[in-house]
Amino acid sequence: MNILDKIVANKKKEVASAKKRTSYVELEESEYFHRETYSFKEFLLDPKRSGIIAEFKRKSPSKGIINDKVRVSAVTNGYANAGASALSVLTDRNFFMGRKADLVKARSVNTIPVLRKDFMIDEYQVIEAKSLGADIILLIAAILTPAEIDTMATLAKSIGLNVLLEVHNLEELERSIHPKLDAIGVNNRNLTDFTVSVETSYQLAKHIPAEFLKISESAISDPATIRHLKLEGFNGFLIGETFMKHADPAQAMKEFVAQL
Ligand SMILES: O=C(O)c1ccccc1NCC(=O)[C@H](O)[C@H](O)COP(=O)(O)O
Repeated sequence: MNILDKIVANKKKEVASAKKRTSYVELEESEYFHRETYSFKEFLLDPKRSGIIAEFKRKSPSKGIINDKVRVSAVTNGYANAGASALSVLTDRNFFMGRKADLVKARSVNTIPVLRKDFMIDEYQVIEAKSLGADIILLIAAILTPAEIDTMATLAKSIGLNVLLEVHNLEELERSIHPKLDAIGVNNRNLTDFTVSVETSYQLAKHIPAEFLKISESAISDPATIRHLKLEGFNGFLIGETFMKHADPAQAMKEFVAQL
Protein backbone atom coordinates (compact mmCIF):
# COMPACT_ATOMS: atom_id res chain seq x y z
CA MET A 1 0.00 0.00 0.00
CA ASN A 2 1.50 3.38 -0.95
CA ILE A 3 1.26 6.41 1.37
CA LEU A 4 -1.68 7.96 -0.47
CA ASP A 5 -3.67 4.70 -0.13
CA LYS A 6 -2.82 4.65 3.60
CA ILE A 7 -3.90 8.28 4.04
CA VAL A 8 -7.20 7.62 2.23
CA ALA A 9 -7.89 4.39 4.18
CA ASN A 10 -7.33 6.27 7.44
CA LYS A 11 -9.41 9.23 6.24
CA LYS A 12 -12.41 6.96 5.58
CA LYS A 13 -12.31 5.81 9.23
CA GLU A 14 -11.86 9.38 10.48
CA VAL A 15 -14.83 10.65 8.47
CA ALA A 16 -17.03 7.76 9.63
CA SER A 17 -16.32 8.58 13.27
CA ALA A 18 -16.69 12.35 12.72
CA LYS A 19 -20.15 11.70 11.27
CA LYS A 20 -21.10 9.81 14.44
CA ARG A 21 -19.76 12.60 16.68
CA THR A 22 -21.15 15.64 14.84
CA SER A 23 -24.26 15.57 12.66
CA TYR A 24 -24.76 17.62 9.48
CA VAL A 25 -27.32 19.71 11.39
CA GLU A 26 -24.75 20.52 14.08
CA LEU A 27 -22.14 21.47 11.45
CA GLU A 28 -24.63 23.81 9.84
CA GLU A 29 -25.30 25.44 13.22
CA SER A 30 -21.72 26.76 13.32
CA GLU A 31 -21.57 30.56 12.92
CA TYR A 32 -18.89 30.14 10.26
CA PHE A 33 -21.19 27.98 8.14
CA HIS A 34 -23.26 31.07 7.35
CA ARG A 35 -20.43 33.53 6.71
CA GLU A 36 -19.70 34.96 3.28
CA THR A 37 -16.40 33.54 2.08
CA TYR A 38 -13.49 35.53 0.65
CA SER A 39 -12.93 35.25 -3.09
CA PHE A 40 -9.78 33.24 -3.84
CA LYS A 41 -9.52 34.92 -7.25
CA GLU A 42 -9.78 38.45 -5.88
CA PHE A 43 -7.01 37.92 -3.33
CA LEU A 44 -4.76 35.96 -5.68
CA LEU A 45 -4.95 38.57 -8.41
CA ASP A 46 -4.50 41.53 -6.05
CA PRO A 47 -1.21 43.09 -7.20
CA LYS A 48 -0.50 44.33 -3.66
CA ARG A 49 -0.17 40.69 -2.52
CA SER A 50 2.53 38.13 -3.28
CA GLY A 51 0.48 35.33 -4.85
CA ILE A 52 1.80 33.04 -2.12
CA ILE A 53 -0.55 30.62 -0.38
CA ALA A 54 1.39 30.17 2.83
CA GLU A 55 0.96 26.85 4.59
CA PHE A 56 0.89 25.96 8.27
CA LYS A 57 2.43 22.46 8.26
CA ARG A 58 3.93 20.82 11.37
CA LYS A 59 4.83 17.47 9.88
CA SER A 60 4.68 15.59 6.58
CA PRO A 61 5.03 11.99 5.41
CA SER A 62 8.06 12.95 3.29
CA LYS A 63 9.96 15.02 5.87
CA GLY A 64 8.72 13.93 9.32
CA ILE A 65 8.51 16.74 11.90
CA ILE A 66 9.13 20.14 10.26
CA ASN A 67 8.16 22.43 13.14
CA ASP A 68 5.94 21.56 16.09
CA LYS A 69 7.00 24.51 18.27
CA VAL A 70 5.04 27.37 16.72
CA ARG A 71 1.49 28.63 17.22
CA VAL A 72 -1.02 28.69 14.39
CA SER A 73 -2.37 32.15 15.26
CA ALA A 74 1.05 33.86 15.31
CA VAL A 75 2.31 32.11 12.17
CA THR A 76 -0.77 32.56 10.00
CA ASN A 77 -1.24 36.17 11.07
CA GLY A 78 2.44 36.80 10.38
CA TYR A 79 2.04 35.19 6.93
CA ALA A 80 -0.92 37.47 6.18
CA ASN A 81 1.09 40.53 7.26
CA ALA A 82 4.02 39.38 5.11
CA GLY A 83 1.79 39.56 2.01
CA ALA A 84 0.22 36.11 1.70
CA SER A 85 -2.68 36.01 -0.76
CA ALA A 86 -4.21 33.07 1.10
CA LEU A 87 -3.40 30.66 3.92
CA SER A 88 -3.32 26.87 3.82
CA VAL A 89 -3.96 24.97 7.04
CA LEU A 90 -3.51 21.21 7.27
CA THR A 91 -6.29 19.54 9.22
CA ASP A 92 -5.10 15.92 8.88
CA ARG A 93 -3.96 14.69 12.28
CA ASN A 94 -2.31 11.30 11.68
CA PHE A 95 0.07 12.12 8.85
CA PHE A 96 0.54 15.92 9.20
CA MET A 97 -0.07 16.61 12.91
CA GLY A 98 -2.81 19.01 11.87
CA ARG A 99 -6.04 19.74 13.74
CA LYS A 100 -9.46 20.99 12.76
CA ALA A 101 -8.99 23.49 15.61
CA ASP A 102 -5.99 24.95 13.73
CA LEU A 103 -8.30 25.97 10.91
CA VAL A 104 -10.80 27.54 13.32
CA LYS A 105 -7.94 29.45 14.97
CA ALA A 106 -6.49 30.64 11.65
CA ARG A 107 -9.95 31.81 10.56
CA SER A 108 -10.54 33.71 13.77
CA VAL A 109 -7.39 35.84 13.47
CA ASN A 110 -7.20 36.47 9.70
CA THR A 111 -9.15 38.31 7.03
CA ILE A 112 -7.76 36.59 3.93
CA PRO A 113 -8.90 33.31 2.31
CA VAL A 114 -8.06 30.08 4.14
CA LEU A 115 -7.67 26.73 2.38
CA ARG A 116 -8.63 23.59 4.26
CA LYS A 117 -5.69 21.36 3.32
CA ASP A 118 -6.88 17.79 3.74
CA PHE A 119 -7.77 14.68 1.78
CA MET A 120 -11.40 15.24 0.82
CA ILE A 121 -13.21 12.00 0.01
CA ASP A 122 -16.74 12.65 1.30
CA GLU A 123 -19.33 15.42 1.03
CA TYR A 124 -19.39 15.56 4.85
CA GLN A 125 -15.89 17.09 4.80
CA VAL A 126 -17.05 19.85 2.45
CA ILE A 127 -19.80 20.92 4.87
CA GLU A 128 -17.33 20.54 7.74
CA ALA A 129 -14.77 22.74 5.94
CA LYS A 130 -17.27 25.59 5.73
CA SER A 131 -18.30 25.13 9.37
CA LEU A 132 -14.64 25.36 10.46
CA GLY A 133 -14.19 28.68 8.65
CA ALA A 134 -12.56 27.64 5.35
CA ASP A 135 -12.94 29.64 2.15
CA ILE A 136 -11.30 27.09 -0.17
CA ILE A 137 -11.30 23.31 -0.38
CA LEU A 138 -8.78 21.09 -2.10
CA LEU A 139 -9.87 18.22 -4.33
CA ILE A 140 -7.02 15.84 -5.21
CA ALA A 141 -7.51 14.23 -8.64
CA ALA A 142 -5.35 11.23 -7.71
CA ILE A 143 -7.88 10.06 -5.10
CA LEU A 144 -11.20 11.08 -6.69
CA THR A 145 -13.24 9.94 -9.69
CA PRO A 146 -14.64 12.57 -12.08
CA ALA A 147 -18.11 11.87 -10.62
CA GLU A 148 -16.85 12.51 -7.08
CA ILE A 149 -15.19 15.75 -8.21
CA ASP A 150 -18.49 16.80 -9.80
CA THR A 151 -20.45 16.05 -6.60
CA MET A 152 -18.02 17.73 -4.22
CA ALA A 153 -17.29 20.78 -6.40
CA THR A 154 -21.01 21.35 -6.98
CA LEU A 155 -21.75 21.10 -3.26
CA ALA A 156 -18.82 23.36 -2.36
CA LYS A 157 -19.90 26.07 -4.81
CA SER A 158 -23.49 25.88 -3.55
CA ILE A 159 -22.30 26.92 -0.06
CA GLY A 160 -19.92 29.61 -1.29
CA LEU A 161 -16.61 27.74 -1.11
CA ASN A 162 -13.85 28.20 -3.69
CA VAL A 163 -12.52 24.96 -5.20
CA LEU A 164 -8.89 24.13 -5.95
CA LEU A 165 -8.28 20.94 -7.94
CA GLU A 166 -4.83 19.37 -7.54
CA VAL A 167 -3.26 17.36 -10.37
CA HIS A 168 0.14 15.82 -10.91
CA ASN A 169 0.04 14.84 -14.59
CA LEU A 170 -1.81 15.43 -17.85
CA GLU A 171 -4.01 12.36 -17.52
CA GLU A 172 -5.32 13.55 -14.12
CA LEU A 173 -5.85 17.06 -15.51
CA GLU A 174 -7.76 15.93 -18.60
CA ARG A 175 -10.06 13.54 -16.75
CA SER A 176 -10.78 15.87 -13.81
CA ILE A 177 -11.32 19.31 -15.30
CA HIS A 178 -14.77 20.65 -14.36
CA PRO A 179 -16.55 23.98 -14.89
CA LYS A 180 -17.24 24.40 -11.15
CA LEU A 181 -13.52 24.60 -10.31
CA ASP A 182 -11.91 27.96 -9.55
CA ALA A 183 -8.27 26.97 -9.67
CA ILE A 184 -6.04 24.15 -10.88
CA GLY A 185 -2.99 23.37 -8.76
CA VAL A 186 -0.08 21.44 -10.19
CA ASN A 187 1.58 19.51 -7.40
CA ASN A 188 5.32 19.34 -8.00
CA ARG A 189 5.49 16.49 -5.48
CA ASN A 190 4.63 12.99 -6.60
CA LEU A 191 2.41 11.88 -3.73
CA THR A 192 3.30 8.21 -4.06
CA ASP A 193 7.11 8.32 -4.18
CA PHE A 194 7.69 11.90 -2.85
CA THR A 195 10.02 12.92 -5.68
CA VAL A 196 9.75 16.66 -6.43
CA SER A 197 10.29 18.66 -9.61
CA VAL A 198 9.03 22.13 -10.53
CA GLU A 199 9.29 20.90 -14.16
CA THR A 200 5.86 19.33 -13.58
CA SER A 201 4.37 22.84 -13.35
CA TYR A 202 6.21 24.05 -16.46
CA GLN A 203 5.01 21.01 -18.44
CA LEU A 204 1.35 21.25 -17.43
CA ALA A 205 1.01 25.06 -17.59
CA LYS A 206 0.04 25.17 -21.27
CA HIS A 207 -2.64 22.49 -20.80
CA ILE A 208 -4.61 24.41 -18.14
CA PRO A 209 -7.48 26.32 -19.78
CA ALA A 210 -7.26 30.12 -19.35
CA GLU A 211 -10.46 30.42 -17.30
CA PHE A 212 -8.88 28.70 -14.28
CA LEU A 213 -6.42 30.26 -11.85
CA LYS A 214 -3.08 28.43 -12.12
CA ILE A 215 -1.32 27.40 -8.92
CA SER A 216 2.06 25.72 -8.52
CA GLU A 217 2.30 23.61 -5.36
CA SER A 218 5.19 22.16 -3.32
CA ALA A 219 8.99 22.25 -3.39
CA ILE A 220 9.22 26.00 -4.05
CA SER A 221 12.24 27.27 -2.12
CA ASP A 222 13.59 30.12 -4.20
CA PRO A 223 12.02 33.51 -5.14
CA ALA A 224 13.51 33.10 -8.66
CA THR A 225 11.27 30.05 -9.18
CA ILE A 226 8.22 32.22 -8.57
CA ARG A 227 9.44 34.79 -11.08
CA HIS A 228 9.81 32.02 -13.70
CA LEU A 229 6.45 30.44 -12.87
CA LYS A 230 4.74 33.83 -13.27
CA LEU A 231 6.15 34.04 -16.80
CA GLU A 232 4.44 30.69 -17.52
CA GLY A 233 1.11 32.14 -16.37
CA PHE A 234 0.97 30.90 -12.77
CA ASN A 235 -1.01 33.14 -10.38
CA GLY A 236 -0.46 31.30 -7.10
CA PHE A 237 2.34 29.48 -5.27
CA LEU A 238 1.65 27.07 -2.39
CA ILE A 239 4.60 27.04 0.00
CA GLY A 240 4.90 25.12 3.28
CA GLU A 241 8.23 23.67 4.32
CA THR A 242 10.41 26.53 3.02
CA PHE A 243 8.82 28.79 5.67
CA MET A 244 7.85 26.25 8.35
CA LYS A 245 11.38 24.83 8.76
CA HIS A 246 12.39 28.15 10.38
CA ALA A 247 11.86 29.01 14.05
CA ASP A 248 9.92 32.07 12.85
CA PRO A 249 8.08 31.00 9.65
CA ALA A 250 6.44 34.40 9.11
CA GLN A 251 9.80 36.21 9.30
CA ALA A 252 11.19 33.68 6.78
CA MET A 253 8.29 34.48 4.47
CA LYS A 254 8.85 38.23 4.88
CA GLU A 255 12.49 37.83 3.82
CA PHE A 256 11.46 35.61 0.86
CA VAL A 257 8.84 38.11 -0.34
CA ALA A 258 11.38 40.94 -0.19
CA GLN A 259 13.36 39.10 -2.91
CA LEU A 260 10.44 38.66 -5.32
O1 LIG B 1 4.30 16.98 1.94
C1 LIG B 1 4.23 15.74 1.87
O2 LIG B 1 5.14 14.98 2.24
C2 LIG B 1 2.99 15.06 1.35
C3 LIG B 1 2.94 13.68 1.29
C4 LIG B 1 1.79 13.04 0.85
C5 LIG B 1 0.69 13.77 0.47
C6 LIG B 1 0.73 15.17 0.52
C7 LIG B 1 1.87 15.81 0.94
N1 LIG B 1 1.93 17.17 1.02
C8 LIG B 1 0.83 18.04 0.84
C9 LIG B 1 1.17 19.22 0.04
O3 LIG B 1 0.60 19.35 -1.00
C10 LIG B 1 2.17 20.22 0.55
O4 LIG B 1 2.01 20.35 1.93
C11 LIG B 1 2.06 21.61 -0.05
O5 LIG B 1 1.98 21.60 -1.44
C12 LIG B 1 3.30 22.43 0.36
O6 LIG B 1 4.47 21.75 -0.04
P1 LIG B 1 5.92 22.19 0.46
O7 LIG B 1 6.10 23.64 0.15
O8 LIG B 1 6.88 21.35 -0.31
O9 LIG B 1 5.96 21.94 1.94
